[in-house]
Amino acid sequence: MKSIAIIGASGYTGAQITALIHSEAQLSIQGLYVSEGSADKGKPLAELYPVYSHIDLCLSPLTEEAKHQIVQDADAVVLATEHSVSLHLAAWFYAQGLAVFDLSGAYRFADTAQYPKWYGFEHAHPQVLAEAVYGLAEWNAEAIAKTRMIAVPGCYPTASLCALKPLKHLLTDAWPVINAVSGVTGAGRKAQLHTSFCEVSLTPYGVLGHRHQPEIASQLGQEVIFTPHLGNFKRGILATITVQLKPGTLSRDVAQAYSVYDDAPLVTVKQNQFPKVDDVVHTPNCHIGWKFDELSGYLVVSSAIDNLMKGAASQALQCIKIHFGL
Ligand SMILES: NC(=O)C1=CN([C@@H]2O[C@H](COP(=O)(O)OP(=O)(O)OC[C@H]3O[C@@H](n4cnc5c(N)ncnc54)[C@H](OP(=O)(O)O)[C@@H]3O)[C@@H](O)[C@H]2O)C=CC1
Ligand SMILES: CC(=O)N[C@@H](CCC(=O)OP(=O)(O)O)C(=O)O
Repeated sequence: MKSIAIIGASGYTGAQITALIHSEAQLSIQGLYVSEGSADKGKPLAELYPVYSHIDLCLSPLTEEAKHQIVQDADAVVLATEHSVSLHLAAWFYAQGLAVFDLSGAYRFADTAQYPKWYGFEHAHPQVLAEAVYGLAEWNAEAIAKTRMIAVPGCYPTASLCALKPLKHLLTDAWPVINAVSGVTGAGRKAQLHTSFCEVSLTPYGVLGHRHQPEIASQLGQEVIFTPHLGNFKRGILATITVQLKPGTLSRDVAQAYSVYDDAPLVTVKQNQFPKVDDVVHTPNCHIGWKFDELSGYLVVSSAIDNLMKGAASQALQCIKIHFGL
């Protein structure tokens, strides 16, 4: 039995991973935490999320005393907190010997020079960063098993990389073009004008400047064009990618490339059949569909996930299970 503390448990990804861990026989929840000054401290999680009324746990403030208690009791922490909060909490818990599963972007780039540009801070913990492994579960299982510092990927990068990584040997210098639409939960639970009901309407954002572009590029080893869109639905991401493959590539080469997922129970790949967000929402699955034009060499591939599940919480659970050999 492994004991896990969940920090940021009142947020969308934190509540989701709480529900997932709660239903795992080999995992227990050490505690649920919010910030010291949180308006939700002391409240039962079920008061915020009645759908989780079967989970009889309250949200505790993350005081210094609570942090030391976590170190005493828990094997691991899940950080479902914003990047600048995770940055320091991850380093502290890692130094105390716990395994850290960080849902934020604070440990996803190996190169410290990327952080001021994309996250607005200097990386204060380069030695911990040097230990961090990118938790793309189907691709990095060996490293996830070996290290205690796991940077769980972003939601758009998960959808995009699951579709693109199998094709790496078929890519040319041409940049894959990724257009992706996310549900509004991707922006978190806190109130913001652009995610309020009357403001949300399908639109691109972060054009030629979203932090997930360098995250995808660094993990793929190839530049990409990435354009995220906010959609008027709650959960889910659909990334549709257009890319020209090496001259002479045949459909059977693409099929062969995607056969890498034949033994991956959570990733389903179909030729000439495209995924729908509704089929993956509330599941840990990734559905990929592709069509290839042998004449022009252009491939169109779509990848659908639930941003709160495979894009965050269920992928973190995959990492926890891989790490602890469950
Ligand atoms: N939403 C998504 O689809 C995805 C999100 N992520 C990443 O996961 C992380 C969490 O995202 P999300 O769940 O959407 O965010 P939310 O805004 O919904 O939740 C943030 C949580 O952090 C808590 N919190 C804030 N400050 C502190 C602190 N100092 N100490 C402890 N807890 C704190 C908040 O509670 P309170 O403020 O009351 O203390 C809340 O519980 C982010 O880094 C995000 O970028 C990654 C992939 C997908
Ligand atoms: C719709 C929406 O706003 N989505 C978020 C991405 C959420 C995510 O993947 O989180 P990380 O910040 O952990 O990478 C965004 O574009 O910033």
